[in-house]
Amino acid sequence: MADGLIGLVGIGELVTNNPELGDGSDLGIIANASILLQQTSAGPVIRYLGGDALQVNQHCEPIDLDGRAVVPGFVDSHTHLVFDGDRAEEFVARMGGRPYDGGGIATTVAATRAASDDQLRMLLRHRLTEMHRQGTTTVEIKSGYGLTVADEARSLALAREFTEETTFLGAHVVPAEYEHDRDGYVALVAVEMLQACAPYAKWVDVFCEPGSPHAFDRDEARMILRSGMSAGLRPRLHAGQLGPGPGVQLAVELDAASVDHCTYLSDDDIEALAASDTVATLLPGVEFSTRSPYSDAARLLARGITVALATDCNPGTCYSSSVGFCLALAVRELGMTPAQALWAATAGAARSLRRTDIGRLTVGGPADLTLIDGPSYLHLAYRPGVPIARAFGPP
Ligand SMILES: N=CN[C@@H](CCC(=O)O)C(=O)O
Ligand SMILES: [Zn+2]
Repeated sequence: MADGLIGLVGIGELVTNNPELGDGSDLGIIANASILLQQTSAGPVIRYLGGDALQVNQHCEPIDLDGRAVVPGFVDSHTHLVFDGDRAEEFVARMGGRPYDGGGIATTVAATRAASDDQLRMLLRHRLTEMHRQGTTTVEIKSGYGLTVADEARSLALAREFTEETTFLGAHVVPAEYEHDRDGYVALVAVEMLQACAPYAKWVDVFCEPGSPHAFDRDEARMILRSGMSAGLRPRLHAGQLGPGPGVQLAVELDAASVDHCTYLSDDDIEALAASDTVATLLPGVEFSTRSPYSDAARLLARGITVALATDCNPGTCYSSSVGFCLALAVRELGMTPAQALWAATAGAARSLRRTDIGRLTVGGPADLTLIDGPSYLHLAYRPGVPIARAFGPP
């Protein structure tokens, strides 16, 4: 028996997201599967996956999953986890009919600025553990609740302690102290703040909603994204959350990896996305928690556009860390099949981060697994609100 080998047998249904395997569908499902993992200094790696339990049994005393399903770890490609404070009252007001306009972000900015590094680190760790317990193995984290040079840089430095997928979102909203000097704030974000944040960030993002007094218009967004790209960051964008606007076209123009929300899309937006490599990331938890109309995933999928699903976990528009909940919403409300929803929350979300090493299971690749306490991935949508998904291994 070799050291560091772990076997899983009795997997009722193994989703690989490799169409060359198993049933030949996009999910590449292998029935009655086994997996052999090896611990390495870079984390556990898959040495075997397939239908031959002997390939595992001969190397170790395996764990029998007794017919449970295994899927690739969920990739939560859109979160705002660096924050302190609570906005439950705002949620109650929205359930009572008050529309979301981004104004509540200021409340979180005040609480986050007042928090110590240790407090923010503790909150981050707690939220990431909560996600791991619900099947998420990769998390993107944005700044955006600091909105000063120092507070944005520390938000990203803290996020970087937990993930390489960090996003500079100094252009989340114009903070109160710049209310009468938008141009001054845009210039601050594009130069000094960017310089301080770039060492800790992989991505640059802007909340582009020309209809909102708090967010940024096309020209402001383009300028900030271009500055970020010159500093070596890669672009992604919040757009189409509150109404139709230029954000999707801008994302495509800049070859952004992803444009997120996409609740409101014009026909031209759809055509632009269809001709691009930009992923449309849908965030149905936001629409649930803001009582907004749901995005139309079926319309995007019909044009061959790559769709990702993520939580957008944040204290304002969706304080849910559950990808499983988003999957259930996507099936119930967005017109996705359970297979499309799972693919979008794994392989699709990986593509929105321009990653090919996660979101699928392959020999030689990371053992990035989520166990389902049920016989099929279908149970993710079929059993909404039930915590049946759990990431394999320690957080
Ligand atoms: N829209 C902008 N940012 C977040 C909401 C942040 C907040 O309201 O605190 C979002 O993605 O929905
Ligand atoms: Zn967001």
